[in-house]
Amino acid sequence: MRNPRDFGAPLAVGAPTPLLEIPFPPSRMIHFLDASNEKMVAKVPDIAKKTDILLGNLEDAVPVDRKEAAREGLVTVGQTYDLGETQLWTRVNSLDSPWVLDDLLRLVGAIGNRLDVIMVPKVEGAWDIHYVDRLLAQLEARFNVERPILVHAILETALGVANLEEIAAASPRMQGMSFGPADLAASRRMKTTRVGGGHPGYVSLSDPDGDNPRVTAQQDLWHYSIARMVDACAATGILPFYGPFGDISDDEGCEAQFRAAFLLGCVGAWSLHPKQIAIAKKVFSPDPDEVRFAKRVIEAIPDGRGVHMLDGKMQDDATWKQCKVMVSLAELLAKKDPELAEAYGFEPATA
Ligand SMILES: CC(=O)SCCNC(=O)CCNC(=O)[C@H](O)C(C)(C)COP(=O)(O)OP(=O)(O)OC[C@H]1O[C@@H](n2cnc3c(N)ncnc32)[C@H](O)[C@@H]1OP(=O)(O)O
Ligand SMILES: CC(=O)C(=O)O
Ligand SMILES: [Mg+2]
Repeated sequence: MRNPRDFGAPLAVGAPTPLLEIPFPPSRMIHFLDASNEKMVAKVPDIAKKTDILLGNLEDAVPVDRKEAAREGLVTVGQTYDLGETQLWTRVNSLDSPWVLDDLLRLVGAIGNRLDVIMVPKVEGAWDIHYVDRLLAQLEARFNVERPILVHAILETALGVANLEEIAAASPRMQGMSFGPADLAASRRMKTTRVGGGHPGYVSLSDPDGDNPRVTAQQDLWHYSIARMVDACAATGILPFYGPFGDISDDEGCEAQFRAAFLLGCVGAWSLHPKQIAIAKKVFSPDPDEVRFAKRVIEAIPDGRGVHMLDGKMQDDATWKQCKVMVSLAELLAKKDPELAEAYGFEPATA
């Protein structure tokens, strides 16, 4: 076990001091693109205005013969495009792959001061984070990176899920986690070929009732693991995200999957196609009616103490905190988006 008093100290001489509090800018969607694809790169200026996070993907979905082009394309994006307040992330190749060492060396060397977060796939335990943590500190020192590059783990193997609490607490560099339903399904030998979402076979069935048809209701395959991820992240002050929804043609299914994650505590989800950005924005920006109600609760209980009634509903210290979660997120997003500020009823000065 690492001495907790060393947690705030750099892991290499000359590396920047670790952050003890993880920044939480708007993070509703992580938009994936392959920077070796010229059509996708051409859309960067437009997409950067719409997405909270832009991610250059180097891992799965990038063909082997385009791995280097995707890496170099991301370097070009980082060096040439002004992304405004949009964060720039990457997903590097997995730690057992032949590409990851060059991914880290090249990206930290070329755009280390532009990269906010490095997403590490297929993290299985704290040991994977410790390896990346020390290597990044050495590279930050070598390339004069001024602020620590944060690390985001994808939870996509059975062992990763078994170890998720240790992963979340492995390093002050840990920024968050994403849920990876495709690799996770394969790792667990689940019998689904979908990327996220439900399955018509995973149902509960009502009891026999004479000749009446029995009713089925589809259940959520992912609830248990996403809830565990949310707990591990909240317990360590880092941010949980839902991952991809692979049926690009099913906007409704995508919205339902994102909404289930939002309600459970996730701050955002991945967008694989430009049209999923708007779905994530809609879902991960709190509903204006809920925000207005939460504001009324906070106004009615200025000190956050005691018991009160509002619209027939009991309010107390705990519900006040629930409302603070809703209003704080709304305030954060309203600063970026004047339309949301208006919908939430904030004064223009707040926006
Ligand atoms: C399980 C996992 O690991 S998930 C993460 C890995 N997967 C990914 O990153 C996939 C990223 N997304 C994609 O590759 C693509 O969106 C696909 C393959 C899913 C669909 O691509 P297409 O069939 O080309 O979609 P479509 O025809 O609707 O595209 C419309 C336009 O948007 C562009 N586009 C599609 N996806 C993206 C994207 N993610 N970012 C930017 N532009 C995009 C297309 O290039 C096309 O451009 P054009 O109008 O100039 O020709
Ligand atoms: C997110 C991801 O990589 C997966 O579902 O496998
Ligand atoms: Mg995966």
